[in-house]
Amino acid sequence: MSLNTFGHLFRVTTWGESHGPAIGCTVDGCPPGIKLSEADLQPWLDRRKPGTSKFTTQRQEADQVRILSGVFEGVTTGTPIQLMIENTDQRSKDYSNIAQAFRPGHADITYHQKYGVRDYRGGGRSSARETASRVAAGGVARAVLASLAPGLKITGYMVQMGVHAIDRARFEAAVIEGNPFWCPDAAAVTVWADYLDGLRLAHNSVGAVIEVTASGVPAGLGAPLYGKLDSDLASAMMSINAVKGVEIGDGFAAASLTGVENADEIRMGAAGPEFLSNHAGGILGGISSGQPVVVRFAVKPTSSILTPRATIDGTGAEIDLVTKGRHDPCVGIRAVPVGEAMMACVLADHILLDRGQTGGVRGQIG
Ligand SMILES: Cc1cc2nc3c(=O)[nH]c(=O)nc-3n(C[C@H](O)[C@H](O)[C@H](O)COP(=O)(O)O)c2cc1C
Repeated sequence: MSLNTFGHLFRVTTWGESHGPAIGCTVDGCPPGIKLSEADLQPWLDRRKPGTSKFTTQRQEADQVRILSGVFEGVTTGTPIQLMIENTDQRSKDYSNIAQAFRPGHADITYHQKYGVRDYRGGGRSSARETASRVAAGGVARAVLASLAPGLKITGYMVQMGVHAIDRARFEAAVIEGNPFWCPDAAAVTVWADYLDGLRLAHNSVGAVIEVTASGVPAGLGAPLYGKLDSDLASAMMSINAVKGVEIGDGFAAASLTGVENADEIRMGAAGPEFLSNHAGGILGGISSGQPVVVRFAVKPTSSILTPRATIDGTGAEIDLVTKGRHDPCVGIRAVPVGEAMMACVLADHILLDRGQTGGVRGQIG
């Protein structure tokens, strides 16, 4: 298996399995002289780590990140940054009943068909434990962004759990950090809590839609065709476990708009061009417009549930399987910090690409 790297100039290679001694990543291409310490990275990992509420898996991982290379006297050196997170709460016995079976909704069957070898302990490499490494890399990307695009702010939140969407009229950014769902609508929090409790007790699970926005993104990031900012963002979000759909701006809803409704009109403001709406999600022709970049992704329901599901084992025998162990009843919750991290990595990558090609010089208007 060789495809473990993403990014053009800001390149992240992740490694490790969920039930091995540790996981981690190598971040290559980070410019020198960026202030960075473990204390800068840890708060982002703490947002993703399991066991923070009854609505996430009860696996208890400290998710302490260590910087092994690429930083000297508090600043990056321009050499590869090696990040390591030890696995401290593996319980391989939780997985003994699935060693010979293919869990429905998981990668077990496709892994077996492709590689013929499978680490059944928690899905091995396909386990979403890998996303902790992405969040650590996202912390490095945020340090790059703080230095090269001060004022850029990334915010992730859940806009739908199962059939229950937020009411956009009640959107309050200040509410997001104060509830276990990263939900911006205080009224939806109560509905979601009851709904998820009911599903959990019924040995079931549910999907979600996450939105990640980045404000303060400079105009000019991306390229017209094969390095589109939107295609790189879509690829990054789609690579997160359990993601089944990605939208930029109005996304699929744009198909039911008319041209009059959809194209964002432009006026000249005091500080330059101003758009009167943001259906495009901050990207035109693959290049950022200076408007907030808006990405949404759909996360499927957790496949590991205590309700028996029909499947087969390695001999082809038909069985009913209950997936025990500790699982997220709505994986969308913990996908929020992961989506933010992927946004940070893609934007850091594109800022470096843009500096390489244009040196940050912009066409003038007015
Ligand atoms: C943060 C996060 C946590 C996850 N936790 C679980 C879990 O506890 N149980 C589960 O069945 N799937 C979980 N998943 C989803 C699986 O990893 C994923 O469905 C599986 O690897 C198959 O990949 P696919 O859904 O992308 O096809 C999680 C995903 C994310 C992003």
